[in-house]
Amino acid sequence: MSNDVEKNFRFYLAMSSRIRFVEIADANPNPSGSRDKQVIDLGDGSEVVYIPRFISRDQAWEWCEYLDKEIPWTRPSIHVFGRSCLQPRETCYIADEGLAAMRYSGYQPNAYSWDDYPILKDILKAVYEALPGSKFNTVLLNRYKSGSDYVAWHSDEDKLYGSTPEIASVSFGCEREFLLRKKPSKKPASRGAHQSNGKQHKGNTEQHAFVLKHGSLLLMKGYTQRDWVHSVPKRMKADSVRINLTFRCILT
Ligand SMILES: O=C(O)CCC(=O)C(=O)O
Ligand SMILES: [Fe+2]
Repeated sequence: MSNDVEKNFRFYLAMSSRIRFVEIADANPNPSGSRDKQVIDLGDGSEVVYIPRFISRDQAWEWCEYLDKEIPWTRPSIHVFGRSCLQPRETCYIADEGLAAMRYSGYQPNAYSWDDYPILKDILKAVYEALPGSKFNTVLLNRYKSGSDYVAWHSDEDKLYGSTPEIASVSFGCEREFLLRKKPSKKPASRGAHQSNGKQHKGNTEQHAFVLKHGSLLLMKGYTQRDWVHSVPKRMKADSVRINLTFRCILT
């Protein structure tokens, strides 16, 4: 990939199932300043912040190689739609002591200690520097060994995290697409509203796509988990390992 392309932040915006590709050149040529922070207002109190060059390239490779080698990755069995299957990516979970247990898709991961993997404390420190005032006490790690590993559409909505959780996602290695799609509204459109604008919104799904770069940080905040789902789809052309860390906070 050329440097010019690497310097640019890409995202797709899809409205009404039509995807528009939008490429934004560096707003700030000085990477040590804002590191090209992009704030995307999803509306109705949901927001995403993307910092493509959060960690320097060399530092990110060093951390990526450490995590790839040292983390005790497992590919657990999970339950989806009443059926048991192997999770389509590998995982590991780290949490402060004494927190309520985390569970998803019928699987309760063993919680390792931060002291077992001190580099995770260094990465968390970097997250705190970029996001002053934030607080995280767990991290879920995912390893996508190839383009056939993925995470299906879901939201990380859970009482454990409260109603407006902040989830900070740090990515290493192979660039993969991260999609966000608005959940269908639970409120039926009122007759009056329908008549006044003459439009139907059935099937109009709002969607955003980010190519999450090596060393990037993406923060989901506000009502993003309540109102949106996200996924990292299979990409057969992705031919190398990607590691993703999602820092979260379990309420105490
Ligand atoms: O790998 C990613 O970028 C997202 C992972 C994710 O959504 C999750 O673990 O809940
Ligand atoms: Fe998630």
